Amino acid sequence: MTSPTDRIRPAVLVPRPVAELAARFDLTTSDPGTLAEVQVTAVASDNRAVSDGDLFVALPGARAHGAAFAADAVARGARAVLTDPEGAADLGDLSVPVLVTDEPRLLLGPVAAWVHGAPAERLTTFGVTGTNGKTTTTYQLDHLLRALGRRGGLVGTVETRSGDRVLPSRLTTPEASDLQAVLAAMCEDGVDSLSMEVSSHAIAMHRVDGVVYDVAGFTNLSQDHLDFHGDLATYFAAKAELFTPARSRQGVVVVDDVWGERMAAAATVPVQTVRTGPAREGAPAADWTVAEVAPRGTGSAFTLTHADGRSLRAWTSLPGHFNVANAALAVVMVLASGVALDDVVAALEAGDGLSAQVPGRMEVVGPGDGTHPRVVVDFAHNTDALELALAALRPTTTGRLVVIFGATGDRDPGKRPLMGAAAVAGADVVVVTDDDPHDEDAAAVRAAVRAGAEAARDRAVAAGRDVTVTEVAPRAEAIRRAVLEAAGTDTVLVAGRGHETLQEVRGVDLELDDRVEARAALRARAERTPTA
Ligand SMILES: CC(=O)N[C@H]1[C@@H](OP(=O)(O)OP(=O)(O)OC[C@H]2O[C@@H](n3ccc(=O)[nH]c3=O)[C@H](O)[C@@H]2O)O[C@H](CO)[C@@H](O)[C@@H]1O[C@H](C)C(=O)N[C@@H](C)C(=O)N[C@H](CCC(=O)O)C(=O)O
Ligand SMILES: Nc1ncnc2c1ncn2[C@@H]1O[C@H](COP(=O)(O)OP(=O)(O)OP(=O)(O)O)[C@@H](O)[C@H]1O
Repeated sequence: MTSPTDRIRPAVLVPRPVAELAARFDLTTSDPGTLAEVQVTAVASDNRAVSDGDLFVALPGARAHGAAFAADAVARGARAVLTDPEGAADLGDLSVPVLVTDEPRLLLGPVAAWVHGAPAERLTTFGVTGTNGKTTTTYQLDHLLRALGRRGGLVGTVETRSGDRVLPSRLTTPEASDLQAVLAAMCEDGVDSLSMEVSSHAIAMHRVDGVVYDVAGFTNLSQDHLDFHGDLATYFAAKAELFTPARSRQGVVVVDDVWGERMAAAATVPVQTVRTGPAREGAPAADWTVAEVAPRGTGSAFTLTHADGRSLRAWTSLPGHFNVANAALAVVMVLASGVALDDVVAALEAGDGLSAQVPGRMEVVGPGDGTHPRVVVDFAHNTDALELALAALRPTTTGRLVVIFGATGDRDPGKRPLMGAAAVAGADVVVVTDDDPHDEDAAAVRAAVRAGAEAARDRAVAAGRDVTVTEVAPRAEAIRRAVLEAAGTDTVLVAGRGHETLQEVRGVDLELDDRVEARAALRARAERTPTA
């Protein structure tokens, strides 16, 4: 998380005439004479991020209309304002040209791309969408591209990276104007390949307009974000847009779930499919299949084979079958971009496969040594991810599997009891705590999760399983207690917040990093019982 004003922007800016902008994008202005001589060098849609020389685009939103901030934007140096008729009516006298279009959000990306000289076209661009696995796959892509000698740039939930410039993220996919500035900065920093997460929100809100990805990737789809999209079909449709010529040149789709099969069928760009498990009866054959999955270090190795017989062996240090799927997707996306198979094989050797370090994704905070438990922090924050994270840890857990997690306030309440039930299905000790309560009563969110967990526990106990469910808040205390109480052979999974370092409670950001809390608890334990 970072301040609303932090941005990565190019250092060298090229002035663009506003008159040309108006003509190119068919913008109206009440006084065309005012456009002569005015130039802009960058684009901002948040007044707090405006720099001298910017075009300020005042967008209508759910909470505000950007027009309310236009006067401040001009005071900060905006040279012109672009808005809709409603915004224009509210601007008053700004002393800079005002350009008007009916839906400025549709132009934000293309205008910013034009101002920055179409930076996406100067990069090889990889965009990954899907409910789970976007961050992991982009880190694996970036890892492989670097092993190939490329200079990688990264945009996603954890951070944005351009050369030596690194900025923690506020959004998974930045606002369109910020994205184009980052891409321009990447060109300046010598980056040649972009690995980027594309959220469904971003597609629906036109944040990636202005980019046509060389290769788009799809991981999977399961219930999430229904507060925004309404239903799964709409959520799917938002993601499916990425696989159309307006947004990508070709796609790679994991067809392990039925949504992947639908995505491959719906795509209107050429698509290669990847299957990592057994095929559903009646499912079409996949182009690439994963076989011979075997444990390797903390993760897995696997063979990836094309229907035409081409084949390679790859591996990742990240545990769980889902990370095999992410890794296979990354490899096929790189191959799809035109890299020869032999070069990929050599890069896998040189770079230790796809063993990227992904902050807060299956991050092992304490390895476990028989005296102290293994402690893993993972970002699993929906039902599917929670189930899979637990399943990934079960085979290597000799004692009990403990999970600490909560659900987010103000978001998708339908998934709370389902997450509770998933935790009971996968773990032996379930500790329900807080995630980000936002503006909701944290105790009520916990109660909804616990209700699902307790109902599942009653069924599990009746069936002869030994499962406990407790509720402990605040989260730091839940982590501390679970780590202190675990046996040395147990695994403790702290799920849901991954790399996040701030917990939002009623508009206040509290410092909370699961990894820091888990390490502190492990230290307290070690002081109490030193390792033999
Ligand atoms: C639902 C959603 O995505 N909303 C985003 C949207 O809000 P909005 O259109 O309602 O805008 P608004 O807040 O009413 O503001 C209107 C305009 O005034 C501007 N403004 C606003 C306040 C101010 O002080 N100054 C100012 O200039 C805003 O920049 C905006 O252009 O545009 C805003 C500006 O870019 C975003 O901050 C906001 O993201 C909100 C905060 C958000 O939480 N989004 C999440 C749900 C999201 O997008 N998540 C996905 C990932 C999901 C996942 O896979 O986990 C993501 O890509 O991050
Ligand atoms: N391919 C996958 N299928 C299912 N679950 C996965 C997959 N990859 C990762 N996960 C789980 O989902 C969690 C989030 O993974 P990751 O951050 O890579 O996904 P994401 O799509 O970027 O999520 P978000 O957009 O919410 O950040 C991981 O911590 C892991 O538990």
